[in-house]
Amino acid sequence: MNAASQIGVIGAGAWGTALAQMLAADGTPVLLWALEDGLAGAINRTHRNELFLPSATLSPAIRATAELADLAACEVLLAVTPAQHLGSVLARLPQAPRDLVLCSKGIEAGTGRLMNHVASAACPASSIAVLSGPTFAHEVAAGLPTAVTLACGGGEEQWQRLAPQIARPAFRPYYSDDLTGAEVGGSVKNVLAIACGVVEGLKLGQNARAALISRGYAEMLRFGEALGARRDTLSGLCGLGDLVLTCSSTSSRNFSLGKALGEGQAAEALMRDRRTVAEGAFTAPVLQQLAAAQGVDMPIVDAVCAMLAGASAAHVVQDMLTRPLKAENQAEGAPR
Ligand SMILES: NC(=O)c1ccc[n+]([C@@H]2O[C@H](COP(=O)([O-])OP(=O)(O)OC[C@H]3O[C@@H](n4cnc5c(N)ncnc54)[C@H](O)[C@@H]3O)[C@@H](O)[C@H]2O)c1
Ligand SMILES: O=P(O)(O)OC[C@H](O)CO
Repeated sequence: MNAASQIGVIGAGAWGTALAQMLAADGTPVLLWALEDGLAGAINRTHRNELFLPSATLSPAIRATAELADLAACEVLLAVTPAQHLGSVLARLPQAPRDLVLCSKGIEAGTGRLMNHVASAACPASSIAVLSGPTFAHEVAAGLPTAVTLACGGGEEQWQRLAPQIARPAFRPYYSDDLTGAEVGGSVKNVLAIACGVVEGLKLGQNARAALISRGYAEMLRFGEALGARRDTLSGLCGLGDLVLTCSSTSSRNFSLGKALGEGQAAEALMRDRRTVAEGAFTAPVLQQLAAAQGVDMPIVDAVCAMLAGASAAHVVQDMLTRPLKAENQAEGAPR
């Protein structure tokens, strides 16, 4: 591969580093931009990212840089910053890439924009795609089998360009053209994973967790369809698939945050001085506002917002359990 078609990765957190490793494991050159002082140099010297992905030994085909300007050589860029920083980082790019693949999961606070809207505004000349699915970074970096949704705003033409560059024997993208569905799935599941962690922290049992996944998925469907997402996208890897993964393991930062809330730790203390990102905590309030604006009932999202604002997890759960009974396929109100 020549320098002009090199793949670049924006963000050397756990997920950006794991994606770089997955792509570079076969010797494909990958340029990885790191924000933190000294991190790019340390990755180049040691082939490790002790700050964000200490479990992995990285391929020498990864070259890290601290200069966004170096990414000008890349026709394909994977954007892997936290959702709240995507717009500001893309605005500093030296030039828009031909293909911009969004790998962050979240909704922008303040504007309520999905990441593809943030990216289109910052890089109007780029063709936007969304890569999302059940993907714990340490497993992808270790080469374990993983499947994702690759939703291409540029349709099948963009897929034909991107799929061969991103697919590997143990990393299998599936085509979609539903950017909204791919992004709603990844954003909403992070909030629901906090709720599932609370269930674990309060020791409410496996039945309660399964109920929460199922009722949470109903909330994801209602919200996604209100925004124009397709039901079949939300039932796929980037929706239900990722919801099941993230709601089942303390490998999830969102689930772990919820577990600590359920064990009685204060939200404010848990969010203070975090180095790693639990996106659900930033998405929950803006998701709640968007759902209210759409007239979509999301009681689990409301409960997560209340706990993040300081309400006691035990009290919030008690309130949820005493809500009026209703039909399973009904959004709100009494049984018909
Ligand atoms: N970790 C995973 O397993 C995983 C998997 C799929 C998707 N994601 C998504 O990828 C995105 C990045 O998560 P991560 O796990 O790589 O992060 P991380 O928690 O490992 O690291 C934090 C990241 O935030 C970056 N950051 C901090 N302040 C910043 C700023 N002001 N501007 C730009 N960047 C800043 C750091 O440089 C670092 O890359 C998130 O949206 C997350 O939901 C993560
Ligand atoms: O650790 P989390 O909760 O950010 O989840 C990581 C990935 O999104 C799982 O697909």
